Amino acid sequence: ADTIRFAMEASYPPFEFVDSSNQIQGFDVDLANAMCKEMQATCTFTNQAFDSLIPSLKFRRFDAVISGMDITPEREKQVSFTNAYYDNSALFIAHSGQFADVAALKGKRVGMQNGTTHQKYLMDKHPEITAVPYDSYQNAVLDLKNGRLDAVFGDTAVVNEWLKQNKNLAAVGDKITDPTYFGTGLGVAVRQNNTELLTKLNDALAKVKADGTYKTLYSKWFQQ
Ligand SMILES: NC(=[NH2+])NCCC[C@H](N)C(=O)O
Repeated sequence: ADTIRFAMEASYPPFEFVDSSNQIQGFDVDLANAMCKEMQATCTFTNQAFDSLIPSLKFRRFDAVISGMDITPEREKQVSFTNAYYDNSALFIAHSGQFADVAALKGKRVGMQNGTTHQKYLMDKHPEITAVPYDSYQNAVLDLKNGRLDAVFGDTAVVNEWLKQNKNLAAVGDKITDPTYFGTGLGVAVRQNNTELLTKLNDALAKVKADGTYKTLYSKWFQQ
């Protein structure tokens, strides 16, 4: 059987994270495994820096990236994406009651992960905010909690997870869905000439959606 090597940056629950027994877990892992089952392939998962995922994919260190990654026009110049597997939006969080809206973040330090769509959006659309890049969202949230950051900017589903765990944090402003920056949903990335794998993944995704597996996984990881 084929082996499909997936890569991700696993500090991003519920999409991907490393559990207490050092295993990579999450919605993306379960979804990839479900697609691999359809394709009768063996899947492997590698955890590495988010901003190195696309370069390493192009360099053939693995075959696909599944990492809560937005399908954006800019990334599509470098890689090909499957059909979207999740509808996405972005959200700022801070200590409850500290900032009324995004305008109040002017001159404040806002953390996000290096190489993400959140970073690009902040730098382009909010030059008045100090964007502080992190290797992982986990470290950004730590710095928010210990006061080294004023806010963190990330994907709504992920940010909601932190809000659940930290009752003194809250959303600032509304969800942001700007397709130029946050694309048309999350997708699996493959190399541009790898149409064979792209087709297989799209077929597998369609099957996993049609047979109810997707729905089961969705409610496993995104229940409110
Ligand atoms: N596994 C991760 N750390 N993912 C970060 C993804 C952030 C954002 N959705 C992007 O595509 O840029």
